[in-house]
Amino acid sequence: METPMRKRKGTISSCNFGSCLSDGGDKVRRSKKCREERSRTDKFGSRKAGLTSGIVMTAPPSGRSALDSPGRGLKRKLGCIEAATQIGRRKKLEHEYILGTEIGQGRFGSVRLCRSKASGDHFACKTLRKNGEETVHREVEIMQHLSGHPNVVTLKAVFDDSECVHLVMELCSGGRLLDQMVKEGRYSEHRAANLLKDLALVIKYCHDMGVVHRDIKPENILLTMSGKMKLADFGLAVRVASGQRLSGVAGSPAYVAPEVLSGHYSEKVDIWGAGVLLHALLVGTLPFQGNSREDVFEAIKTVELNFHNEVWESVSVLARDLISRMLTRDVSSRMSANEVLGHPWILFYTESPSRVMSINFRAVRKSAAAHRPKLGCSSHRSYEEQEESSGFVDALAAAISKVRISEPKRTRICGPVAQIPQECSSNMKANLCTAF
Ligand SMILES: Nc1ncnc2c1ncn2[C@@H]1O[C@H](COP(=O)(O)OP(=O)(O)OP(=O)(O)O)[C@@H](O)[C@H]1O
Repeated sequence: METPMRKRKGTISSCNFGSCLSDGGDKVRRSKKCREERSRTDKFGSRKAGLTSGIVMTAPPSGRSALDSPGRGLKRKLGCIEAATQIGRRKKLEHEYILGTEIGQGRFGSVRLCRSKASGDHFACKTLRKNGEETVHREVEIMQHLSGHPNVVTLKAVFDDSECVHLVMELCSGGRLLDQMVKEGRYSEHRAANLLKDLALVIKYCHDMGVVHRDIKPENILLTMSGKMKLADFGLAVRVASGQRLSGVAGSPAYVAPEVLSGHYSEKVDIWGAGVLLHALLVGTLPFQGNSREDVFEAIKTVELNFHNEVWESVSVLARDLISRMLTRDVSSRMSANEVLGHPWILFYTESPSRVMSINFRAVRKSAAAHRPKLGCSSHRSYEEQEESSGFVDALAAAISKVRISEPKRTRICGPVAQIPQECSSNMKANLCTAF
């Protein structure tokens, strides 16, 4: 099942840091009414003012969930939702919650702190204007469908009034991953691997549940007070049947997979987005950059990543190998979420040594050799690096036995990125700003 593509236009803004790791703002989903609302908000100093940009294209849902048929009212749709989410049909939001300050501003609504009158617990309330399109309904339905996974922002209640839909969600008071990346700079491999593992787990869960997120990026990854990651913003997510292909351009420019730009795509677009994020975590820059949206798209379609320049020196060969397999344009050889979870780099940093020892390293080595052209295709060192890559896996196996005795050796073996000195992070910001 495929869907037509609709287009709308916006304006390209100059880059500031927040928008560099972020999308540059391109996503599209809601109606003219919402755009007017947004421009009103931006005029009055929205946090995101100046971040929206460019020609925006939208992809309506391809999945035909029972809830997607046009002409059905939201209340009826919400009535289809089972499980624990409370649907406020008669009660008003204000009857049950006290709304507080604004904690986030999205392009399609605002997010405010709120407190339950009954329990005193705090939540986040996202208010979306109704606009006659299916997108609001879809976001509610998909969030409810996915709620319950530890790495998905839980939807607690939905209130529906004449103008808006209010989503009461668990509060992620640790803020956005994007802001943490800006503040803290490049991540150590240990930290990046643990984050990526959680992300891959939640992407796998989405895909197993028949949902493609389509907007994986650090702005949409929120953190709890204790630092646990939660995938948020399912405004571009769609439900798909097994094997179904999607069409229509949707996403955020810097994170968009090449096949999205050329037509038909699948759930693998989420792996590409996660690969872009991993690149940014480990190197501090986006892999595909440009001075305009078109330049970025061109880079996404054509640029060969060079894993041998100096920014990669402190990054292990295994981490580079994983990124290259997530950012391969050949969709059939791009890893699935499950394969990402089984990659030796993830296992090494996130699993117990005994689990890692059970991996068949010979098989992994064979598979690495089969992918020889992948890593460093633009460098004369590529062959040597590949040898190093496969050899590294064996060395890893041998080293892990020592890890059992002495945990710190683990970090030395993989050559994690050292803590970035403060002065470097400002350079990193400058680099990031060349993207969008
Ligand atoms: N559950 C939450 N807890 C804390 N803050 C949140 C929560 N949900 C959203 N926010 C804040 O509100 C912002 C906007 O939320 P969200 O991305 O869901 O809205 P949106 O309208 O879809 O935005 P976008 O323009 O990025 O598409 C987030 O970036 C985050 O800062």
